[in-house]
Amino acid sequence: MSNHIIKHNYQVTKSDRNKLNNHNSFLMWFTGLSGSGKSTIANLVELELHKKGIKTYVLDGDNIRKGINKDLTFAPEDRTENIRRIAEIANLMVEAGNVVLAAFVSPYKKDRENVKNILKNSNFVEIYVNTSVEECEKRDVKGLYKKARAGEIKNMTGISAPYEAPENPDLEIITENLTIEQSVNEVLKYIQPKLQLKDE
Ligand SMILES: Nc1ncnc2c1ncn2[C@@H]1O[C@H](COP(=O)(O)OS(=O)(=O)O)[C@@H](OP(=O)(O)O)[C@H]1O
Ligand SMILES: Nc1ncnc2c1ncn2[C@@H]1O[C@H](COP(=O)(O)OP(=O)(O)O)[C@@H](O)[C@H]1O
Repeated sequence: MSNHIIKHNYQVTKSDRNKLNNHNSFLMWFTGLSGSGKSTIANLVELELHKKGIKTYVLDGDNIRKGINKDLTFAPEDRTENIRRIAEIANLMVEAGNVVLAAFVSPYKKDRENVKNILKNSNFVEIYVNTSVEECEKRDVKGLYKKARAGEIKNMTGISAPYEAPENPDLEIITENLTIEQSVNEVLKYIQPKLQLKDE
């Protein structure tokens, strides 16, 4: 069937939308364990960008796993499908001119590679929020680690399911060495040049 779908070329392109907004659009992908700091950092980075008039949107478990992906579990194949759908949504939002911040555990390397391919490389920044499982368990923001230790949650990343750390992330934030403000500033500093439109 899909062989018969012919792509229509619309006249307003991503580049036109970016010119109108006066900034580039791309995806920041935050990966790390539950409690590592993905949502905290994404939220504050978005706030700073928003204050500067940049069009932003955060994708996270609240708007994805409770909505479009509410049919998916934490089994490996469902996590893969979770990440694939999020990447497709993020790609549309980037095409529409937004700076998208996605905060998902995304524990499998091949799934994150797939995101990169869907976004066509240059529109993708991989940010590894590196916090040890010991520290995440100490924070236990949502009480999930306690439940996992008690056997009430199966497939808990870092406890009973794997986390494949990125080997070559664009940016690595080691939160145990930083304050929240420092973590946010590292991200803002890294993405600043990517926001600028290139002169023609
Ligand atoms: N088994 C298991 N493993 C990991 N995380 C779990 C699990 N069960 C529920 N949660 C909660 O769901 C959030 C992770 O969802 P994600 O969509 O980011 O996961 S994944 O990317 O598909 O692996 C994650 O959110 P964050 O804490 O914000 O990372 C958890 O709150
Ligand atoms: N440098 C840091 N960067 C981000 N979060 C930090 C940092 N130091 C401590 N934290 C704390 O860690 C917790 C991270 O929780 P959260 O952002 O919900 O993680 P995640 O979205 O990865 O599950 C928060 O309570 C936050 O205050």
